[in-house]
Amino acid sequence: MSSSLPPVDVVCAVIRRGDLILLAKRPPGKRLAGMWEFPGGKVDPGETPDQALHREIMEELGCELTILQAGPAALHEYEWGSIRLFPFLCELKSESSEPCPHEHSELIWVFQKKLSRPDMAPADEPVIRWVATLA
Ligand SMILES: Nc1nc2c([nH]c(=O)n2[C@@H]2O[C@H](COP(=O)(O)OP(=O)(O)OP(=O)(O)O)[C@@H](O)[C@H]2O)c(=O)[nH]1
Repeated sequence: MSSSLPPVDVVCAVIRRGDLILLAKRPPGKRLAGMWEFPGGKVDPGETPDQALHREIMEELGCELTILQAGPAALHEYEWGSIRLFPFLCELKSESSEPCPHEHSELIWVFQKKLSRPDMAPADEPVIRWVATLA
């Protein structure tokens, strides 16, 4: 069933290290449990997307980011409502800081060219297409 509520703004970090991109697995008990996503989350009232991204990544992974580039926002309608996903190409501030999954069940580094997989959150398809265009 489609919802008439306005979309929820969600930011996500496409964290790149060399040829690899970080993916995070949604934990049991949450919507889309077991699916992979880019770390991030909802933008809180009064926050800019950049601020939300830095906050979410510190909460979820315990890491600081450098934002390199904003990608195109993509609207996706789930049965429980719609989200507008704002992707950002990022790198970790310190190459030596290892992300820890504080809120996800697992993290993996995947080759940039092999991001497309059936168990990605459905809203991420346009983000994956955008990442494929990046040098
Ligand atoms: N962070 C993130 N969220 C995504 C992606 N793709 C996607 O559909 N989403 C959806 O966007 C929403 C993100 O909000 P969130 O991370 O704060 O979600 P949550 O389940 O913790 O929310 P909750 O605390 O209200 O239960 C979720 O519904 C999530 O399923 C993605 O690549 N990254």
